[in-house]
Amino acid sequence: MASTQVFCGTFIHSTNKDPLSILENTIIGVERDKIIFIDKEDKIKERLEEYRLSNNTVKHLTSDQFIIPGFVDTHAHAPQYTFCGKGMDKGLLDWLECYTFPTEANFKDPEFARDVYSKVVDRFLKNGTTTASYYATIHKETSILFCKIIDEYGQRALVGKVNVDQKAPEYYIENTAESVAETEEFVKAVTALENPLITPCVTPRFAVSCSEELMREVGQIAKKFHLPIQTHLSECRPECQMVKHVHPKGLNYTDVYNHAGLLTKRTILAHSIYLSDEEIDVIKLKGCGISHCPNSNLTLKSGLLNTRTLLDKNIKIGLGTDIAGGYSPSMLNAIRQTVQVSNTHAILAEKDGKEYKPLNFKEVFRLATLGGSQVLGLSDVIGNFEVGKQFDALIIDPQCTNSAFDLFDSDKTKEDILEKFLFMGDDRNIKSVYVAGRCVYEAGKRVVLSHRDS
Ligand SMILES: O=c1[nH]c(=O)c2nc[nH]c2[nH]1
Ligand SMILES: [Zn+2]
Repeated sequence: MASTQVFCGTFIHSTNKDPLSILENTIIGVERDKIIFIDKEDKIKERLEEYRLSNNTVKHLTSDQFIIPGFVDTHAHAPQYTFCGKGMDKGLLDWLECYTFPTEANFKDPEFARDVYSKVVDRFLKNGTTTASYYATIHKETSILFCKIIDEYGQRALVGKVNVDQKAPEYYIENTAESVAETEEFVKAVTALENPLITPCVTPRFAVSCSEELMREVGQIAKKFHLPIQTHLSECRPECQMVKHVHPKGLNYTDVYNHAGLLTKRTILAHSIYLSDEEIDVIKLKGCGISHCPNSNLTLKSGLLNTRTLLDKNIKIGLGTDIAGGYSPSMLNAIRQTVQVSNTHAILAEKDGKEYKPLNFKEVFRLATLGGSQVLGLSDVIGNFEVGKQFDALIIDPQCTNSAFDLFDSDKTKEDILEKFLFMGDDRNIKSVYVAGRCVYEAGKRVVLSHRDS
């Protein structure tokens, strides 16, 4: 990879102020992994001279193409990819027993794990997910293998070895002390890979399948190594009932995690649908982020997250595919379903004679990029285009061969075209995928990287 690259054309991204900022006739300079300048195209000569760059370093987009930040999937179960698109006939607790635990148990086998994990990372990158927060399984060795595969493909990721020490079948349960010890060993092994793109993430599965002791102990590991934590919270009503039964001392579901020391600025709470105002206040106070997984919430018939209420309270929100509770690995699908769930809230509110402002596509685009980076504690590093941030980006080609959608004369603005891409586009329209300045996918094909050549 050339150490400095310049991209010239249209860039579309979100900022905290503006969900959709369109920079036309713009140049962005990238040195190694980082953005070093953003300027108007008419300043290209001066910028090339300033950095002693030749015209060959400039990649000119066509007039239809544009660059957006890479998508951030804040919640995905990599091993469940094997049954993604199947087994959608049950609610969460039966679904775990019937499909999920038996499948995840197979990841004891490294050959099986290598095959599935390679396919997951390949599929996610092809779909423009430059950063994902993954759950692996309870198996330490294949969870480490998963990180090595992510390293080979060049994706940015948080990865958790899952903790489960109760309320799970005999064949998929851990001894508490072993689960804790293996979590620390996993953290050390991932750290030893010395890949700054891969962060180990403490991952107690959910309050049902973790004892208080286990949650407290892994919370201490997160504290000791300054790590993010991910878990599930308040996903469906039967699960909330079960948590009351399993952890009767907790004031509520959120309190169970708070009591165990699991709520930090770097905690990612998936789902979080059935929260009381008090619970939302605690989440806000602790600075945790919420991963909204609309496909999974509808597929497992869990519920409808009220994103507007949470955004109004300034809670950090990102989107998750939650494969395989969700059936699509594409963040475009997560964007669409977020809009539809928000519209559903508006329909239900109208029926009750209330006003509700559903999220528009610009706000949801922000959740899929900048919002996700905030939830994962990476907003200083990725999420949009700012000098000093790393260049995680997608070149979108609306007119590619066999495009998933058509453009007409009435599609006049870049905003029109982005909207069409978000609702109708697919991986065919994602021409190139960059992670930390490296092109890892080109025209739907993996770019095989010489080991961390940046
Ligand atoms: O959607 C979900 N998928 C899971 O694998 C899981 N485990 C606990 N709770 C969960 N929810
Ligand atoms: Zn999940």
